[in-house]
Amino acid sequence: MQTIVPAIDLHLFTRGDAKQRQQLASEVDKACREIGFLIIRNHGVAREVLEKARQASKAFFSLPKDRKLAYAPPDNRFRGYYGVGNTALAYSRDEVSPPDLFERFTIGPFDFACDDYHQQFSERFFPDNIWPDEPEEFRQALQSYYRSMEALAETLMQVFAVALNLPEDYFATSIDRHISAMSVNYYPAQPDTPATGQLRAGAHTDYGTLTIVAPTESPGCLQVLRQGEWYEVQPEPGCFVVNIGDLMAQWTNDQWVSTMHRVGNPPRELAHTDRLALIFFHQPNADARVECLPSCRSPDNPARYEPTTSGEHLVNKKAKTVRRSTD
Ligand SMILES: O=C(O)CCC(=O)C(=O)O
Ligand SMILES: [Fe+2]
Repeated sequence: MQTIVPAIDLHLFTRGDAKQRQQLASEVDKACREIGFLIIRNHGVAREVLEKARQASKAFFSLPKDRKLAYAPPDNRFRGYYGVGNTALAYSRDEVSPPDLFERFTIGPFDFACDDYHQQFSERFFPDNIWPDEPEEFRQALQSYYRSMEALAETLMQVFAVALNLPEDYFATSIDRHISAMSVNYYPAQPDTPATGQLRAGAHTDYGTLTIVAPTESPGCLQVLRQGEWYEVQPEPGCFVVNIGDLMAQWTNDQWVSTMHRVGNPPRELAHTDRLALIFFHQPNADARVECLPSCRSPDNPARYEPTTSGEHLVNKKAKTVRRSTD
């Protein structure tokens, strides 16, 4: 499998002059039209923040199963621990498939204002996080990482606005009270051969605006679908993989693509290797209206999607991916 995901240098936007910023935005526009995936270099996220989140996550997933299950959500809130067997990402496409071979720990917004907006949406989009007592540093490490991802997503949304010939702050008021989730996916070693059609993560598209992934390098990695072929995305050390989700495709009237992806199994001779990915699913404010951008439609190319809100869209998609709440 060859790789086909272009890499971009975010410094050109954050530190560059007007010409460099425009050049970067054009590269992003091209990548989002063609493949919907990017590798981000010079992203400005401190290496230490990433490493601490990784280490704390590894320590959590190496706990015995019954201790991890103590942090499974008591309801359908999409927070806390989900064991192998709970999720099949392909369900979101109404596919029937065996469960995915990963465990997941998910967090959402925290320390937000106690205002009308957050109260109105508290049950659906701002439920309490579930924090393990062990390892001790887990909560702090994941919260710091979440904050870094929020900042990076904000910068990327500015790049997106420029790439779409919009004012740089075009999306600002749609994402300032966002409902993004962050998951750590742990893909264990596979001593037993997976069932037919069973993958580390089944083929799916992501739901939101953009997803920022920090995967460990390993066999059994992320793959993207282009023109009927699967291509591997091997991460560059210290860089992030970013992909466009369905909401960005809707906003741009499918000019930008929300590309199908999956995580493959390692070859049997490397089945003893595991994989860990930190994944930030950026999702605009619950009440943010998502409607075809004026620059993406014309009389010949009318809007393909009904306007929606970020919250409605998320609820509709998410309901499909989980089978049961405990293992
Ligand atoms: O583990 C990865 O690299 C990506 C997983 C993924 O696509 C997802 O959880 O949506
Ligand atoms: Fe995904």
